[in-house]
Amino acid sequence: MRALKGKTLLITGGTGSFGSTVLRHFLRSEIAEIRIFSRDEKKQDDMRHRLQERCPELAGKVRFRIGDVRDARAVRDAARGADCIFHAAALKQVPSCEFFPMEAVKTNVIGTDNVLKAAIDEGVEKVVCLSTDKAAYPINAMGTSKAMMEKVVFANAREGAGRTTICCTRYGNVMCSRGSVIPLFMGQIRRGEPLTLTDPAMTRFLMNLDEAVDLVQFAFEHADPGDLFVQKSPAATVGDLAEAVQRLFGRTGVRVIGTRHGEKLFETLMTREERLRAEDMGDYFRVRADSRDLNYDKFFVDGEVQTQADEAYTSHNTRRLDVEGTMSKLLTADYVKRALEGGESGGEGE
Ligand SMILES: O=c1ccn([C@@H]2O[C@H](COP(=O)(O)OP(=O)(O)O[C@H]3O[C@H](CO)[C@H](O)[C@H](O)[C@H]3O)[C@@H](O)[C@H]2O)c(=O)[nH]1
Repeated sequence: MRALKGKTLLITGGTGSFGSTVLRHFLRSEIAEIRIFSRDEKKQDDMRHRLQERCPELAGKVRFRIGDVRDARAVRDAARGADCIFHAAALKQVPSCEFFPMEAVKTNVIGTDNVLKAAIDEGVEKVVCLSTDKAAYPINAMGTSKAMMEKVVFANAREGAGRTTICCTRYGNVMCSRGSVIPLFMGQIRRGEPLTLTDPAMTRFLMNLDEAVDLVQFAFEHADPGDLFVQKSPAATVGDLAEAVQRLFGRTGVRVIGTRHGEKLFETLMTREERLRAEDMGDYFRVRADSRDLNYDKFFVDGEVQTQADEAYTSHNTRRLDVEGTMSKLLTADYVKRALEGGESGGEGE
């Protein structure tokens, strides 16, 4: 990407699958430095070794920093001298956030504020923050903390405008991410067990890791302060997903276990209110920030003529993949391809 030529990019939560994919996309570009900021020294060490093995000539471009986004000082030190930031650090497991909601507040809400304040103070040019569809009409603690994170993003975007461009992207389910359902199904098939289906009619948006990075890249290139970007994504029912995984890896049957706590029947990528403001940009939508200032009359007296579109943009009403379509989509995921080639498939995801 030309916009990154000669620049230093900081990735928070950089040792995850998103960070690895960013490295794969940008390491060979003319980027000057990629800074990985994360908590886990073991994951950093593994990543460092992988880099040395696969591309020793480029490994020097990647710098590692241990730290937690909850620690404002560590974040500030990491942001010093960076030109742009992809903010991916988050607590994203629904169950753990449900049991420890304050931990989600500390990382997802306060941690994001730390990153954005540091970016503004250090004169970083651009920040792209990663959010999730679970932040739209949230029902669980993870989604609620991400919804608050988005508010923190938009407030800081106003503060930083003119100096630091801050924007947000919202994802659907990233296929094969660690601990998610596709690696789980593949493991069950390997062990000869039936697939545990929550609700065959439940739908989820499906995207692969490359698309996740493309979305961030698109946001990076097109953002004005406070913009929210989503990718137009297809969705599948969990029943069709289980069928597609079985057609690829073998049939062991299914067992319906019922919906888990904090789960929705379908996810929302854009609310009705956002959809009204959305701009169609081909493969993506842009939702511009609410430009009203803190003028109470505008909020409480004037109001607006129309405040919502007829329908939100959801995994129930987006383009629906059938079983064949879901199989094709699965085959775009590296994790699935590697498993079919007989390579590593024992893990719990990328
Ligand atoms: O044994 C299972 C587990 C899940 N599912 C279903 O498969 C779909 C996807 O489940 P995942 O657990 O892969 O994904 P979630 O939508 O629940 O959420 C996932 O993506 C989120 C980000 O949006 C968070 O990262 C979260 O922790 C992660 O599990 C859901 O409809 C779920 O009900 C099953 O049918 N059987």
